[in-house]
Amino acid sequence: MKTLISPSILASDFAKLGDEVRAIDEAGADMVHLDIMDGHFVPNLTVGPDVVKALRPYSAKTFDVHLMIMPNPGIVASFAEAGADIISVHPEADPNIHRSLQNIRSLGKKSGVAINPGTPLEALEPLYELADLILVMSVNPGFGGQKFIPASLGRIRSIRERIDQLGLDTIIEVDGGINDETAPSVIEAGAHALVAGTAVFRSPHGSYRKAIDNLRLSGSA
Ligand SMILES: O=C(CO)[C@@H](O)[C@H](O)COP(=O)(O)O
Ligand SMILES: [Fe+2]
Repeated sequence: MKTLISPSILASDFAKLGDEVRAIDEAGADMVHLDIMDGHFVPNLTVGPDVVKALRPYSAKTFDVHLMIMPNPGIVASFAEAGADIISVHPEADPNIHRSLQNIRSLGKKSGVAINPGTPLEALEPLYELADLILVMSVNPGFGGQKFIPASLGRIRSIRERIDQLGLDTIIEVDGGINDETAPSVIEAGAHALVAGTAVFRSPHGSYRKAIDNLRLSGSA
């Protein structure tokens, strides 16, 4: 299976967000990763559904919305209406995550469960059947540009094994500190999709296309 690349626009130039979304689309990104932070669950604040809606015309690619907020049904519906294709929620932020995942699917969107590096994998057990995607955080959420946490590899492997055991085709997406050095082992551990902010928007390769191609191909090297 081809590795999907989801550039996080958290590392892009906020003064020209629309152009940045269009640029990664044209550079071959498979998805656009939008980090939504509320200043409470994580110590940073970003954008809401209106900005997602404003960016929607700039790319027809999958809008991969990572909610780092307590997701009440109204706000989830707002992101769905704004054009999100995948909506991921954190169990640590959501006492009603089981309902939230059902709700996301009932809105016709793909449901994701995002887990922090410190979250026991047991938290996924009641949720596997309701999740189209597991978003494994390989840094603590809140900021781009952090260092990949190596213990994430074992967690990705265990989730991969469990998904296979259950006979599901859940996508494993990994988020945080992904670059040319970390991507190969993450893909080898069983990830299907990589989020990359710094490695795309501040790439040493000099072009978004080269940055995306390098990440995608790094697992087959
Ligand atoms: O969700 C988050 C951070 O909370 C991520 O999506 C980051 O935006 C990834 O940034 P890099 O580690 O790739 O710079
Ligand atoms: Fe993210």
